[in-house]
Amino acid sequence: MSAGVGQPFEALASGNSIKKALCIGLMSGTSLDGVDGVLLDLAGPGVHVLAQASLPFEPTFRAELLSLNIASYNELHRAALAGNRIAAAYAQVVHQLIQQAQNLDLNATDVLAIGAHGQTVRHQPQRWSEAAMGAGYTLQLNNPALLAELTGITVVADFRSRDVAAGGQGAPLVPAFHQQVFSQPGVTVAVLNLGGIANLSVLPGQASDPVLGFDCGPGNALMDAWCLQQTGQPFDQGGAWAASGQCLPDLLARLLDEPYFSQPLPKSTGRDLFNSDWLQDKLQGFTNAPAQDVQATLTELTASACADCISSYAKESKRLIVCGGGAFNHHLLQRLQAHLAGIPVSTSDQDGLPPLEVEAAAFAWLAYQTMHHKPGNLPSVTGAAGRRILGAIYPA
Ligand SMILES: Nc1ncnc2c1ncn2[C@@H]1O[C@H](COP(=O)(O)OP(=O)(O)OP(=O)(O)O)[C@@H](O)[C@H]1O
Ligand SMILES: CC(=O)N[C@H]1[C@@H]2OC[C@@H](O2)[C@@H](O)[C@@H]1O[C@H](C)C(=O)O
Repeated sequence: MSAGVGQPFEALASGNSIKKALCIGLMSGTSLDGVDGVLLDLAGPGVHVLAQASLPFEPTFRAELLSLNIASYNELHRAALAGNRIAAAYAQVVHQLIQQAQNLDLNATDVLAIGAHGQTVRHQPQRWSEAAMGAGYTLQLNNPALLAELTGITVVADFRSRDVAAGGQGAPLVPAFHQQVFSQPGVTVAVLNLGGIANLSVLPGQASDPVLGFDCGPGNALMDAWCLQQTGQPFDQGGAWAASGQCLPDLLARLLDEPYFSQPLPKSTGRDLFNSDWLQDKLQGFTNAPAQDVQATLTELTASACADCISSYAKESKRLIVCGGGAFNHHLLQRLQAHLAGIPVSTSDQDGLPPLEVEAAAFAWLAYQTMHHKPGNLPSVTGAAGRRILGAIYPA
C-alpha cells in the first residue's frame, strides 16, 4: 500500500515492536536546506542504510525558518505553524522511505521508531535563569504528535533537552554514533561534520578512553548567507566561487577574533551567534571588497577554525573523516587539507556512509537507544552530569 500526508499508514505498530531493529532518522539542520532521512537496520554489528530520501524546503519556508531564529512578530504562533509544516515534510520523507522499503518486503509496521530531530531555532544551553535553577534551553520546532498521526509509527523527539537539563550543552549528540561507526581500534580518528555549523568528534583508539566532541564554529552557514545575498544561489557549488577569489588576511583576522573560538570545552553554538548580523558587523570597513574575495575568506574561516580545533584536540589523529554537505565543497576540503599536512582528509563515503546520511543515521540510532532505554549522550562531550536516556516518545 502507499500512503500520503494526512493518510496514516494502514498497519499500526504491533506489540512486539521492541524486537524490531529498523529505525528511521530525520534531520533538518542549521543549513535550513531541507530534510534528510534514512531507514536504518540496527540488527547486527554496524549499521546498514536500507533507504534514503531527502526533501528540500521551499525558499519561502526556508526564509520563515531563518526569521524564526531571531525575535520577531507573533513568533509563538508562527513557530507552532512551522512545527506543523516540518512534521508534514518529515511525513513525506517517511512515506518515500517506506515506499523504498516495500521493495525489500518491509513496511511501516516493521519500523520500531522514527527519530525526528526538529528544526533548531534557539540554542542557549547555558543561559542563566535563577527561576529555572540555572537551566538553559534548546528549542527544536517540530510536531511529533502530528508525525505519529501521519505515519502510524512511534516517534522519538526533543533529543537535546534532557542533556541540557542535566547541565550539558545538549550538543553535539552525534559523537556517540560516530564512535559506533567510524572508530578504529588502536588509532585516533577525527570526524568533522560540515553542516551549517561545524562539529568535531575525536574518537580514541582505546574504547575505554573518553570521546571528545564540540562545535568548532561556522561550517557553511556564513558562506551560504553571503552566497545567497550576492549571487541569489543558496550555496557555493563545489566552492568554485570561493576558489575564484583571494582570501583577505585582515578580514580573516577580524573574523577569527571571536571569543567562541578560544572558549574551553564543553561548548556548542549555532545561529544564535554565527548569523548574518555577526557577519555584517565583521564586514564593516570591507564594503569595497570584491564579493568573491569575501567568499574565499569565509571559506578560509571555516577551514582555519576547524583545523585549529583538530590541532588543539586531535593532532594525534591518523585520519580526518568529513561528513555533512560541506564535504561537497572541494575548495573547502582542499583548504582543510592544506592546514592539516600530516592528517589525510577523506569523506565518509570511504567508510560506507554518504556525507548527507550521517546525521540522519545518527538520529535513527539515537531513537533506537531511547526505545531500548539506553542513554544517547556522552558527558565527556556535552558536560552533562551523567549519561541520560534522551528524548520523548510519542507512541504509534
Ligand atoms: N555541491 C555542494 N557544493 C558546496 N556545498 C554544498 C554542496 N552540497 C551541499 N553543500 C553545503 O552543505 C549544506 C547542507 O549541509 P547539511 O545538510 O549537512 O547541513 P545541516 O544538516 O543543515 O547542518 P547542521 O549539521 O549544522 O545541522 C548546504 O547548505 C551547502 O552549504
Ligand atoms: C543545537 C543544534 O541543533 N546543534 C546542531 C548544529 O548543527 C551542527 C552542530 O550545530 C551540532 O552541535 C548539532 O547537530 C548535530 C547533529 C549534533 O547534535 O551532533
